[in-house]
This record gives sequence, C-alpha cells and structure tokens, in this order.
Amino acid sequence: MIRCQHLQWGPSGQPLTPPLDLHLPSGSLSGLIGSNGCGKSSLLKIIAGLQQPLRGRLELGVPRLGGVAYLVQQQALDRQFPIDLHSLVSAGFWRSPLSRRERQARLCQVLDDWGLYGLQRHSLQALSGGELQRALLARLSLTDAQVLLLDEPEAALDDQGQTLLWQHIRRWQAEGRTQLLVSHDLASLGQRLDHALQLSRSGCRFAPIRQLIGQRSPLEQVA
Ligand SMILES: Nc1ncnc2c1ncn2[C@@H]1O[C@H](COP(=O)(O)OP(=O)(O)OP(=O)(O)O)[C@@H](O)[C@H]1O
Repeated sequence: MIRCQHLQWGPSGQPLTPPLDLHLPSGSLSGLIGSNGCGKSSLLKIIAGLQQPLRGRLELGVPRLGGVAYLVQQQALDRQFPIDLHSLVSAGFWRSPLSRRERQARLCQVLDDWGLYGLQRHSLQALSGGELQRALLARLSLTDAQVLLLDEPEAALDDQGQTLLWQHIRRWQAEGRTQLLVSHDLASLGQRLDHALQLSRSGCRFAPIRQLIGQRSPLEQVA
C-alpha cells in the first residue's frame, strides 16, 4: 500500500507538482508517467526514503527497511564500482532469513530465470546494458519487499528480456505486492496496465491509463 496526503517534493522551495493525494492499495500495479523532468524518479526516491518530501504525509504500511525495493535507472549506477555480477545480484539477499544452502539454490534459479548464467564473474563494466538491467532485476527478484518501485525497468531489454520482465511483474502482482512503474513507453503501458499516475506542473492525475494517453480500447474502437 502507498498512501500520499498533500505530498510535495522537488528542490527546496520549488515543488515540482501541486500537492499529491493518492492511495495505491496492496497488490496494485500502477504506472507513473509524465514528461522528462516532471518528478517521477524523485517521487520514487521520496517513497523509498532516499529523499525527504517538502511537505505532506506518506504511509506505506510496511517498514522501509526490507519492505520497499527500488530499481534505479542504470545510469544512476557507478559502472566503475569494483564488484562482479554475482555480488551485485546477491545483494538482494539483504535481511533474507534463508540459509546459505537455500541462498545458493535460489541464486542459481534467479540467474537462470534472467538468462545470466555464466556471467557471475563479469565486472559491471564488462556487462552489456541489457545484461546489467537483467542483473538489477535479478537482484530485485531476491527480495521479499512488499512495495516495488520500478524506474524504467524495460530500459535496455530486448524482446525476450521484456517478456521475462512482464512475467515477473505479473508474478509479483499475484503475490500481492504493490508496484509503481515508471515508463515512457505509453503504448506498452496502455496494453498492460489499468491505471497510472500522471505528473505535471499543472497537476497530478490518477486515472485509467487509456484516458490519460487518449487511447481507446479495442471494444470502444469497434463501438
Ligand atoms: N539532486 C537534485 N538537485 C536538484 N534538482 C534535481 C535533483 N534531482 C532532480 N532534480 C530536478 O528535479 C526535476 C525532476 O527530476 P526527476 O529525475 O524526478 O524527473 P523525471 O520525471 O524522472 O525525468 P525523466 O523522465 O527525464 O527521467 C528535474 O528538473 C531535475 O533537474
């Protein structure tokens, strides 16, 4: 669950949008859309607790530590950081109650799921954009967090990667996790999601995504 009351965020004294009131129930899957610089990534950082809001209240129903997982845009990562793919993905076990043996089995499964087998010892620099994105998603797959914040998760993924991504998103939805997903691919979101939050300087609007992007359903098109 994510509940915002009169929430505002942005640079000090310069809120990016009018106050946001929003309730995303547990298990919901919602898009977060809007033009470049309107404040989408900043809102995810506020929800993740990485930035402070300017004003308003935020309620998550879970503790931030362990309860919220945030998939960052990969350009926010330092590719020079001296770790390999194995270490990056394994960070998803943080606070996990699994035994060493269980972790090993789960890691193998997740690496296999995301098509990363054989790349465990590659440094971050040696990964392609799509491989790094799969590694970040594999790390997310290891967490038990109930709130998942996904910032452009389809970035750099090929068709097969995008299919895998949406299989996982549907699985997380079936597990009752709350997901908020930033994307600029409105056509794809329009086919896959029911609702989205649209941010802009003039206002925030949570509505059926087809209304927001001006798309009509196939039935409406026939009618
Ligand atoms: N650390 C910061 N200091 C000052 N301004 C910032 C900071 N981070 C972001 N901003 C500004 O806040 C605004 C919103 O940025 P944000 O990254 O949230 O936009 P966005 O909607 O995610 O954009 P995009 O679609 O381009 O990813 C931008 O104008 C940006 O320049």
